[in-house]
Parts: sequence; C-alpha cells; structure tokens
Amino acid sequence: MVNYSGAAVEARGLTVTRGTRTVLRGLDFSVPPGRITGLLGPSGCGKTTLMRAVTGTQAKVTGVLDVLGRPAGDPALRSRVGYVTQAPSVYDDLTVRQNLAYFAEVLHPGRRHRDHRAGAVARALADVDLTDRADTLAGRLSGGQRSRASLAVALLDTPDLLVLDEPTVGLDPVLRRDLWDLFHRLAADRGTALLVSSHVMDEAERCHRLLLLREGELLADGTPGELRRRHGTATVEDAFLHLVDTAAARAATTRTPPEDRP
Ligand SMILES: Nc1ncnc2c1ncn2[C@@H]1O[C@H](COP(=O)(O)OP(=O)(O)OP(=O)(O)O)[C@@H](O)[C@H]1O
Repeated sequence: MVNYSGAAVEARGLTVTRGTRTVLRGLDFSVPPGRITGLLGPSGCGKTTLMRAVTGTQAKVTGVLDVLGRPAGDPALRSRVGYVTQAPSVYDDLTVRQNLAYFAEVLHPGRRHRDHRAGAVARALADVDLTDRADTLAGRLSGGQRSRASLAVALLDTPDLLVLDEPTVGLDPVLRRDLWDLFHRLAADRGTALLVSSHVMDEAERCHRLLLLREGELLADGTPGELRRRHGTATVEDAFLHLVDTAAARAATTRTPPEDRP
C-alpha cells in the first residue's frame, strides 16, 4: 500500500525545452494514488517528454514537479517509481527469469537479500502472467510477451508510481484487455498510481482520469465522463476532436490581424 500523502505527481508550471524547442509549456496537473491517469494526445505532442520529466530522466525541466512528495529525479525515488519505455528493456540472450533476477540483483545486491529477490521475481512473473514462460529466452518471446517481461522488471520493487509509455502498442485486443485488467488490479489492490500514455482513444475510456495533451499544452484534465459531458459528445475521442478544433480556431484568430477579421 502507498506510504505517502497527497498526489503521486504534482506539477505546477512544468516547462521542458529540448534543443531550442519548448516541448511542454507551463503544465499544471496532478496524478492521484490508486488511480489510472491516461496521458493522451497525437504523436509528437510531448507525452514521452512528460514521462521522462516525471521519472527524472529529462534535462531542462523548470517549474515545480514533485513525485511521491519529493522533487522528480530524487535518488530516494529510484525504487519507488517504475518506468517502462517504448523500447523493450530485457536482454534477449537471458531467460525471462534470468532477466528479472539480474535486475533484482541490481536493485538489492548481496546475499542477505536473496530471499527477498526470489520472492520479488516470482511475484512479478505472476503479475504479468509469464510464470509458464519464465525459462524461455527473452529473444524467443512474442512482442506481447516481451512487453510484459519489461513490465515485470518495473514491477519488481512494487512501485508506488508506475509510468508506462504506450504499453499496448502492437498488442492484439485480448492482450490489451488483459494488460488493462492488470493495471486496474495494481491500482485497486496495491494503491499504485499509474500514468499511462496512449494515442489510441478507445483506451481513454479505460482510465479513471485523463490528461489530454496537444502541442505541449494541456487541453483538458478530467474523468472520461466529465469530458464527454462537458463537450456534449458520445465518446472521449469526439470530445478531444472538439477541443482540438476549438484550440486551432482560437490560434487562427490570434494570428489574424484585427483589421482583417470579419
Ligand atoms: N532529442 C530531442 N531534441 C529535440 N527535440 C526533440 C527530441 N526528442 C523529441 N523532440 C521533440 O519533442 C516533441 C515531443 O516529443 P515526444 O517524444 O515527447 O512526443 P510524444 O507525444 O511522446 O510522441 P509519440 O506519440 O510519437 O511517441 C516532438 O516535437 C519531438 O520532435
């Protein structure tokens, strides 16, 4: 269960520049514990950059960004924040169990942690339903199994915050459903806060809360139901399109000199 008070992530005026570009512009948002927060938006809008900032792997971050009550990137957060990037993070020439044992050893080296490591490896394998594949080389797994093996690595330390960058890309509908069921179990049973990015809008409906991002700005923040009601739409996707069109129209009006406006 969680051992911090308040939000898992609290951002105020979060701004990130990459190269000469401002990629995130003054974002205010929070990520609550025990809930799945979806981060949605078109390719290139800044989802990965936001996740990198939260996990302390992004340079040139300004504003306030607190994670589990500490500044993002604080060394004390290392074992409490799990991050799964878009690229699988397992070694192909090791079995799934050997991969997990290796990462567990990095996290908790030494003989005195041996029993703890064995327990953590067995639990992570069961969490992602790969126990029966534990002795298969990672290089021989299917795409979906490799994604789940990477997720198992992030689950080794039962993190309070799990940050997942497009975890369901390329998975078939059954695997996607199973993964979302797992995310819901982690949130409900362990109080884990999940921040999950996707550009698949039907996954938005599976989240408790949504952050809709476009060109580095937060277009909306609320539950799927709130977003649908606020914009009078049947789906979150329609609400998002409505917001995008409104933002584009506003930007066009701002660019047009007053004397040229009708
Ligand atoms: N190393 C970099 N240097 C400069 N700009 C970068 C760098 N990496 C990414 N960007 C730019 O930052 C912006 C946001 O990229 P980011 O990867 O965060 O978007 P995204 O929403 O995660 O996209 P996708 O859904 O395609 O993964 C993009 O316009 C991208 O071109």
